[in-house]
Amino acid sequence: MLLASVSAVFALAPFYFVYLVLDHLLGGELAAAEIFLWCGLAVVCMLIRYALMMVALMLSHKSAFAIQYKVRTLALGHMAKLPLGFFSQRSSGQVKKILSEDVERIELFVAHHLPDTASALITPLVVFIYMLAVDWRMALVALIPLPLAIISQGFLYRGVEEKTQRYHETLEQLNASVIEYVRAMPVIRAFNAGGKPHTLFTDSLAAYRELVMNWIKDSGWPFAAFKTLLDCGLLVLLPVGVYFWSQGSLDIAAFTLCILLGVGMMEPLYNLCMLSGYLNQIFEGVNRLQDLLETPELSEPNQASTPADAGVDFSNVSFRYEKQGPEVLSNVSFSAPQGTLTAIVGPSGAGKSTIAMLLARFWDVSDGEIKIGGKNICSLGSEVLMNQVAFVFQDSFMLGQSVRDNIAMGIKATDEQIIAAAKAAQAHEFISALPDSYDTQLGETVTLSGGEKQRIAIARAVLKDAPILILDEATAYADANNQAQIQSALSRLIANKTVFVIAHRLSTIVGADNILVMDQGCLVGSGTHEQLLESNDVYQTLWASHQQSRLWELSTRTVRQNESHQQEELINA
Ligand SMILES: Nc1ncnc2c1ncn2[C@@H]1O[C@H](COP(=O)(O)OP(=O)(O)OP(=O)(O)O)[C@@H](O)[C@H]1O
Repeated sequence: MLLASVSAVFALAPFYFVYLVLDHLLGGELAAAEIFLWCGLAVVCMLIRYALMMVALMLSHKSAFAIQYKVRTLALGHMAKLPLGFFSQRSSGQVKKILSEDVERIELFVAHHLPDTASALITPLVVFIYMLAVDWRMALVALIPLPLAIISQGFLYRGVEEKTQRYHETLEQLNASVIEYVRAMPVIRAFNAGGKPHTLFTDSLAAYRELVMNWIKDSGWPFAAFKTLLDCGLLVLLPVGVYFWSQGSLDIAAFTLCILLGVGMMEPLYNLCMLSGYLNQIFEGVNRLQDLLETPELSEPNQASTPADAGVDFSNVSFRYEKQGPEVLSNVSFSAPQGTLTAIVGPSGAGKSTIAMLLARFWDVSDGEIKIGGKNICSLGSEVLMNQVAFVFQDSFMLGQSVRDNIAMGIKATDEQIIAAAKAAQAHEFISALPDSYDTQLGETVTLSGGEKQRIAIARAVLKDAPILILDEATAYADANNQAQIQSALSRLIANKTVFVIAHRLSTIVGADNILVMDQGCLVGSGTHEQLLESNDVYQTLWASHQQSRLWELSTRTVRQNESHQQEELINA
């Protein structure tokens, strides 16, 4: 800012030398040497001005990018420690906007607007003081349009804070709907809705357009008046200057200098005004960033305790996703000793996945406590806890990296270890057939099938080798062939581990040591398959509908086989 201010002062110096030249020229006492000297000094001042401006811009860009990098790193680091609830309450569009556009505005402000602000503040002040020294009356005349410009600026900024807030909200909504539109493209196509753009997207676009149009409409005339008033210095300076000259109280050199300076005196104020508009937007973005940075992280213990073993205990655990939201788990208690396999079953929405997520402390319980190896999971610290638990989700997310990195997921592992994990997960064969084998970049030209993704996810878990394993619908996407491979991979993976299986296909969990039956957030029964079949209504119903669906599967398979037999017979005939 200092350099930009000094540069603004140097920008005015050439005017002084022009004044000297004119004054002496009109006085008839000018020597050629003096002209060269003053012109040379004017050029030197201009060169200094440009050099200072360049250094100021270079420094401001350097600091701006450093700030941008620091803020983004800070925000990303903080986000990694936030409870997942933060993300479920905000769309990915909102988070993306904070991290990209809002942070970018801070960068723009520091890199460009800060030096501009310095010269926008300093230039009119120095010009005014200089004009006062040349002719105080002309200096005051140059100020005449200012009060009117300030009044029109008042109109221009009426309700600007509320408008800026709405602008950001609408933009976030637009961002979110664009992301949803792209993600939902397969569903939109499948239901032949491609011709009609997605409603949320078109609504957001319309809302954004309406807001911007109304804003432009409201600020149209005050903006035009403001800009015109700042530009109309000549309109007052010229007649008044001519009058003073005709009266003999203003010589022609001073008159020319006042016109030259006075005309441009207000121009920087226009930049200042534009800047206050940007500032509103920047502050709104900074508030959102601050909101993100001030969201409390999951608490970490001062000293992380170590679990005695990999046994899990839930004691009277209740949970709601949002403070005012419905209770999703009510008073759930159970024990899963180390090395046992616990299945969690129940109708859709019963709270099965929520139990699994709470165990990994993706959220903190609302009531009760969860222990691993006799220690409350909150006292373990996230690093210890994450070393204890591995997940295989029903929807395995692949990062846009190589297959190798997707298996390693940040763990430092040798190629041999990665290949061994892939082999154990029955994934080595299909990975070897990919164009660049383990170096194949996912998401570019290669997209994996649901079953293949799940086997990569199993390989991740094999490599992580955590003592507690949570399989959330791990065979959900598998066809008969894939399912056999995944089951075989899983049976190797779960050996000697404390395993939680969330499964809709009850046949896969009949051998579980303990089955927890969930219904509407409550644990309504537990025991082995045989015990529950005898005594638990909910389990009996689930089992009956599972049998029914298997019968349906068998009958459709038989119909297909009959059809292909008939086709073969027809061909043979
Ligand atoms: N992020 C979330 N925010 C708010 N509510 C949620 C969230 N995730 C799940 N719920 C709600 O919590 C309840 C339990 O969901 P959960 O996913 O644990 O059930 P589930 O038994 O695993 O269901 P499914 O078998 O269909 O996967 C449901 O009513 C669901 O709508």
